[in-house]
Formats: sequence, C-alpha cells, structure tokens
Amino acid sequence: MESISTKQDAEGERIVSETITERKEVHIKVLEEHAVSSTHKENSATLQAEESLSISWTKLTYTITNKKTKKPENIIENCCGIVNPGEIMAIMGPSGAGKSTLLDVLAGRKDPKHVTGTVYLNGKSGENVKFVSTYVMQDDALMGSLTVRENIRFAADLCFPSTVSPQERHQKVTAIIKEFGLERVADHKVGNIIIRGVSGGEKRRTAIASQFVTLPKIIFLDEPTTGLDSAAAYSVMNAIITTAKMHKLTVIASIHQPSSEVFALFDKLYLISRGGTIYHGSRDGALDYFKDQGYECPEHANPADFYLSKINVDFMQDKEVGEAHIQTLIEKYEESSVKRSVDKEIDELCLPIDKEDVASDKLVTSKTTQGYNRYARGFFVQTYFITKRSFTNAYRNILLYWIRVAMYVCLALLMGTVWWQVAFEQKNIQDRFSAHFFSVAFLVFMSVAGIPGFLEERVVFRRERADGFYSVGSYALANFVVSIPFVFIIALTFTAVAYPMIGLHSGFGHCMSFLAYLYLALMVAESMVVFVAAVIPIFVVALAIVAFLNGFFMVVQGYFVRRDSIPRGWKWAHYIDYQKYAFEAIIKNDFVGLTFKCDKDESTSRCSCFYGDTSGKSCTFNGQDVLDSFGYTEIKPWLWAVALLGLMIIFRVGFYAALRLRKNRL
Ligand SMILES: Nc1ncnc2c1ncn2[C@@H]1O[C@H](COP(=O)(O)OP(=O)(O)OP(=O)(O)O)[C@@H](O)[C@H]1O
Repeated sequence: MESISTKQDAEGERIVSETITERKEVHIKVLEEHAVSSTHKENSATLQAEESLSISWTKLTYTITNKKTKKPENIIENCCGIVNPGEIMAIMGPSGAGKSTLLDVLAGRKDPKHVTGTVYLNGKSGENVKFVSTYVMQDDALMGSLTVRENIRFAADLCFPSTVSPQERHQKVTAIIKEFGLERVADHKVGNIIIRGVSGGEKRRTAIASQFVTLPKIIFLDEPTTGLDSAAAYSVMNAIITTAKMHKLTVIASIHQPSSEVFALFDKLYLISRGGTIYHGSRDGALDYFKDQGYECPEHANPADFYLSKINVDFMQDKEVGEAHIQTLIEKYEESSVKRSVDKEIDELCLPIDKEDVASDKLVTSKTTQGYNRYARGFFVQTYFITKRSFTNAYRNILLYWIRVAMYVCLALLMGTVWWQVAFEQKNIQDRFSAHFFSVAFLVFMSVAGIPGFLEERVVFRRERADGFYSVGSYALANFVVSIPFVFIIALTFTAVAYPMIGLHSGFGHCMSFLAYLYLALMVAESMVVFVAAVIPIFVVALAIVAFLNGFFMVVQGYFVRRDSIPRGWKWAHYIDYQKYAFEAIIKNDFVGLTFKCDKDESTSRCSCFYGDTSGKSCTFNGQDVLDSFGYTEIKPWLWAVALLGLMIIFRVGFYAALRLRKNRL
C-alpha cells in the first residue's frame, strides 16, 4: 500500500515537473495571442495553429432543485481534475452517474447559475472554454444528401476566418479527411432514410472530422462510440486519438462500456458514480489504485468492465449498502495520494501563473470581453454558405421539395381533368369557385410535407449553432432564401398544368396573377410550417398543429360561410387568414371581366338569372355580379398581396424567435 502510494506520488511529481514549465510558457503565449487578435475565432484559430491548452477544474459541483422534494440536489459534487495537451481522458461510470453533466459543465454548456467551482485553461480561470473547444454530440448531425467532403468543407468554410484562403481551407479539409481515414468515401453521400450512404462508423468519423477540421484546442465528446460495433468504435476512437496526438489537442470523452482495445487508447480516466469521483488519474494507474483498495482486476478481464462492475450499485438488492459502498469509494479517493497528486498538479500550474504580471491578466480580460465577435465569418458570408448548402440539399433531397412538386403536378392533372374547361354558365359558377378554393386550400395544406425535411435539417442546425458556426439570423434568412425558388417551382408547375386545363380566365396577365397569389399563399404556408416545427420540433405534433391551423383557416375563409355570416367572435380569424387573401384575389382575377350565361328553360325559352339582372332580359350576367352576390365586394388585390407578405414576415420573424429561444432545448 505504502509502496503504491509512493509510486503514485512520484509519478504525479514527475508529470507536474515535466509539464509545468512547458505550460507556463504556453500560457504566456496565449496571453500574447489574445493581445493581438481582435476576434475570438481569430484568437482560437491562431491558438489552434500554434498553442495547446490544458484544462483543469476544482471543486466542480452542479446543483439542481429536486422537483419532488424541492431541495437542492448535487448531480456532480466536488469534482477536480486535469487533462494536459495531447492527453485523452475517458469519463466513465454507470448510467446516471453524472458523466454527461460533468462533460457539459466542463464544456461550459450548463447554466452557470447551477455550477460552483472553477475551470482553468492553462491554469487561468477558464471562462472561455466554449471559445477554444468543440463539443461532439452523440447523434451524427450531418446533411445526408451531401458528401463526406462537402459536410467537412462546410464546417471549414464557416469556422476558419477570412484570412484563411479557400485553397488553404481545401488543404485542411483534405488533411482531416486523410487523418480520419475517410479518403475512400470522401465523395460518397453521407446518406439518409432514402439514400444508402456511408457506414455508421464512417458517418461518425465524418461528424467528428467536421468538428476537428479547425483543430479546436479542447474536444469534448459525448459517448462517441455509442451505437457502433467494436470494430467501428475502435476506428472512430483511433482516428480521434491519432489526430489529437498529432496536434496536441486535449480530449475528454464520456464513454459507456469501451472494449479493452478502445479503453487502451485513453491516457487518463475519470471514474464517477453518484456524482462523486471514484478515481481520476492515469489509465494504467487505475489498476494499482483499485488493487490498493482491495479490488484486483483479473488477468484477462477488460479493465473498463472491471471498474464499472465495482462502482455500479444500481442492481444491488440492498440499496443502502450500495450507497454506502459508493460513499466509501469516494471518501477513499479524496484521501488518496492519487488525489493529492492531482491537486498538486493543478495547484502548481495555477499558482505561479496567478502571481504573474497583473497587466497581462487585465489584457486577457479586456480582450476577451471587449470587441469580441462570436463568429469567424460575417453575417452575409454565413448566410451565403448556409444558403448554398441548403440549396444543394433541397435540390438533392427529394423529400424536401421534389416529392411535393410531383404531387402537385398529379393534383393539377387531376383537377384539370375533373374541372376540364369549366363552362361559362350559371350552373357552373359553384364549380369555378370550388376550383379556386381547392387550388389554394389543398396546395397550402400540403406544405406540411416540408416538416420532415426541416426537422432533419434542424438537428444539424442545433449542432452547428451550439458550435458557433453561424448565427440564428443567418440560418433563418438562408432558410427563407432557399424556399423562394423551390416554392416558385411548385406554384409554377401547378399553374402551368391546371390553369389552362380548367379553362380559367384566359390571357397571360390573368394567368400570372393567379400564379403570383398562389405563390404568395404557398410562401406564407411554408413560413407557417417552419415556424410551427421550430416551436414544437416533434413531427406528429407539428403536423397536427399545421393541419389544424389550415383546417381552421379554411373554415373562417369566407367560402363555406359567407363573411357577413361569420359570428362576430370569429371575425378576427377571418382577417388573419392568409387563405382568404389568396382565394379572394384569385376569384377576382378570374371572375371580373367574364360573362356567363343564365340558365335557360328549353321549353319556354325563358332565362332564369340568379346574378346581375334577375329579370332575365339579357340572359347573361358578369363576373362582378357573381362576386357582389356572394358578398365579395371589397377585394383589393394589391392590399391583399401586402397582407400576404405581412403574414409571411410575421411567421418568418416568429421562426427566427423560436429558433433563438429554443436553441438549447429539445
Ligand atoms: N437538470 C436535471 N434535472 C434533474 N435531474 C437531472 C438533471 N440533469 C441530470 N439529472 C440527473 O442526474 C443524473 C446524472 O445525469 P447524467 O446525464 O449526467 O448521467 P450519465 O452518467 O451521463 O448517464 P447516462 O450514461 O445514462 O447518459 C441522472 O440521474 C439524471 O437524471
């Protein structure tokens, strides 16, 4: 026992003495870099090129209020640790131990209100961890219709500052593809539910490579091997570790149950259970430490499985005994020489630096808080790259628009044949109204088909947003810009087929007017769909809400129930109904200027006219008579177009607000 402690102490001392001088130099360089760089990404890009960062933390505690007992509850408690440049640390523990929480707290992704303790970068209080790190989430949030190279290139285009030329970006993308062993599949599509893409392991490596491309100094990975078989898990971890070692990156990964091959790739281990530290130190040192506690790992056992079996008490019959066992392990670690070594290493790294020139310290503070720009690229450059990528995605991913185009063409053909050359007779007036109603109502209704495509893209948006690729405004604008041509194609194809077949008001101007109002209505519907899906990003719920809203708007539109008969309590709905504006504008466009024949009794040759001059003398009536008789007396097409534009803007602003407000949730 004594010899082990002495050995561990000596090991701790050695690491401390080797690294401390080097990191003090690094820290001073970091300060200098902060002093000359004006933006964060430029800072981090410069750091990335030349510097490495250690991360250490002391007394980290994350507290929530227990919803049932209303009392504070520590999810992680009093955690201390250190990971040096080029080191790879695994956070391991049973389910619910606090692995993800610790990772999130270190990465600065938890609300600081609930966190106590300190995180240091190269021995300095690490408020800026977010700005020099990346966080790789479990799900591979990638654009499935884009190739491996295109996905990584997108990250490079947005995350490198403008001082990095397109050629350099290309070289960096090529280099990271090579480092992650993705050359063979570089030009293969990643894949989605309809495209058979690359394998699961390749997909995971692509996702990670796209976050490694700028070589952020600290990499957090949330269970990077989850869902992969052992060979794929090894290839993923091996790629991460090779790149991290090559560039002296600091890597912290939470990991569930690594195979012995994967476990052997880690340098350090952080074992956590019930939020407390069971062990933190070198991976190799854990064997001795556990032996010291009376738990010797069998010769051929996977050490990772062995440690987990010793700290998982979830399935113990006697819960109290289990809790006491964990508490004992936590206390033993607190009193161990391994813990003292870690504390010493952190102390010796932090204290001398704290005593450094105060002026340097002020410099860091001022530079990191003033003139700070979160993004590497400006608003319009971000918007350009997102638009370019979304356009490629919309073009290649048939689920986004092409399925709808095909459906609308089929619908137009169906309508064209059913309403074929609708006659200019009194008995066909209702048919004509119905054709207009159905054109607007069904077309906008089917905008729900855009929900799955948006939700797929939203997962990517969340990851990229969290990684600071671009602002919500850029994404919201790009989403709108991309919809403009595709929605136009939908409206155009429908109009080109249905309008002449139904035989609506002839003339190019009338046809264009029909197209314009249909297009505006579809743009509003599209905006409403993405707004609802951004507020509630659950497919079935968003679908139900959009369907309800469209059904509701159909009811109060003024077609089924005349406007003057709509109860006063529902009148407001009529005036915010986008379908009303499109429908009224296209019926005015069609009816006004047309002449219709009244019904004629063949035996008596008498005309019976419901509209216009009901005496039947002329035996005809005009379109305006029809509109007047149905109460459509105040249609102002230009104003209605403005109303449609206004509603579209409202939904788009709502979309932006929803994305901003929900950015850290669901
Ligand atoms: N905000 C919160 N409110 C309530 N409980 C929370 C909160 N955050 C975490 N917890 C609880 O704290 C415990 C640790 O959660 P955490 O996600 O960190 O565990 P984990 O070790 O990553 O688990 P797993 O391996 O199953 O993902 C869990 O029991 C979790 O339910």
